[in-house]
Amino acid sequence: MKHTIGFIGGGQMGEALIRGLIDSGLYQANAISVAEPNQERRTYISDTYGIQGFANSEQLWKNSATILLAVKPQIMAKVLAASKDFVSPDHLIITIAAGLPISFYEQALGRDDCKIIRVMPNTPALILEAASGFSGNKNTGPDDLLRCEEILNKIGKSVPLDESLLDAVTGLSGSGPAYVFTFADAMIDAGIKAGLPRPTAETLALQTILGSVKLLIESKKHPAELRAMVTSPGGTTIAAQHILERSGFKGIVMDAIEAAVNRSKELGKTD
Ligand SMILES: NC(=O)C1=CN([C@@H]2O[C@H](COP(=O)(O)OP(=O)(O)OC[C@H]3O[C@@H](n4cnc5c(N)ncnc54)[C@H](O)[C@@H]3O)[C@@H](O)[C@H]2O)C=CC1
Ligand SMILES: O=C(O)[C@@H]1CCC=N1
Repeated sequence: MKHTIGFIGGGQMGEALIRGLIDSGLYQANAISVAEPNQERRTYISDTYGIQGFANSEQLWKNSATILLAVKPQIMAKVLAASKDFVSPDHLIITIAAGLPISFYEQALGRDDCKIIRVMPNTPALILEAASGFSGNKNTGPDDLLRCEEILNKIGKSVPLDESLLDAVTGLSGSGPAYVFTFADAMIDAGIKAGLPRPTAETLALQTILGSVKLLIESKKHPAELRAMVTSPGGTTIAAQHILERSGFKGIVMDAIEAAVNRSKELGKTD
């Protein structure tokens, strides 16, 4: 029971985390199970990862020390109602649903003695490069937080935070991969427009993004300082930079992330 984990929901994120846990070696496949009502999806997940699949969560609560809730926020109340009779204070409940505050789970379960950790990961978990923020309720002790951190650090990097900051994490890094993919898409299209064959544009755009991010991380320099190193007086970069500034590129990105943060807050309203 000690090193068993049950996933309620085997969708995109459930799969990303299951793959991450197996690839990192933190959990054996036979210690992982998934509750997934969609039969086609359940068969795919259990066959692909060699884990046990169930149509509902009852068996998971009985067999798993840690339960990972990976369903959409909109159906969480239904999932918790169906789990109520099986939940115990011994379970460590980790939830990745956007927006829902820990108090939502305590109210839905009708008890406040459960150990609940709210996490906001992102899809690069699929390749063990997730960025996650997490926060535990008053019942979680150092061992519980450590267990959660260990899981999150096997699938990427994680930061413990006050729960009030998790909507900000959701807007920044939870949804963040989508912004980066949009930017990559735009760079590739721009390369094609300038006459490059698609595979060449893809290779150059993606390696540029990867190299730039690595340079940021390894040099520990501020983005503006690294940008200055690219920008020759009277050169090409400043011509492009002028357009980005005039179009309000940074403001657009900040507005977009603010909209995601606000949407996360809205999802958490339980009226
Ligand atoms: N997609 C993303 O990038 C991220 C998503 N999240 C959060 O992760 C959660 C899951 O999101 P996705 O995986 O993208 O959604 P998804 O729709 O791909 O997966 C949800 C899965 O739950 C299953 N499901 C429905 N009812 C169920 C029930 N009663 N019991 C068990 N499983 C049930 C569905 O069949 C589906 O396979 C959401 O709460 C979302 O806010 C968090 C971080 C990033
Ligand atoms: O779009 C969403 O609501 C989820 C939460 C963070 C990323 N995807």
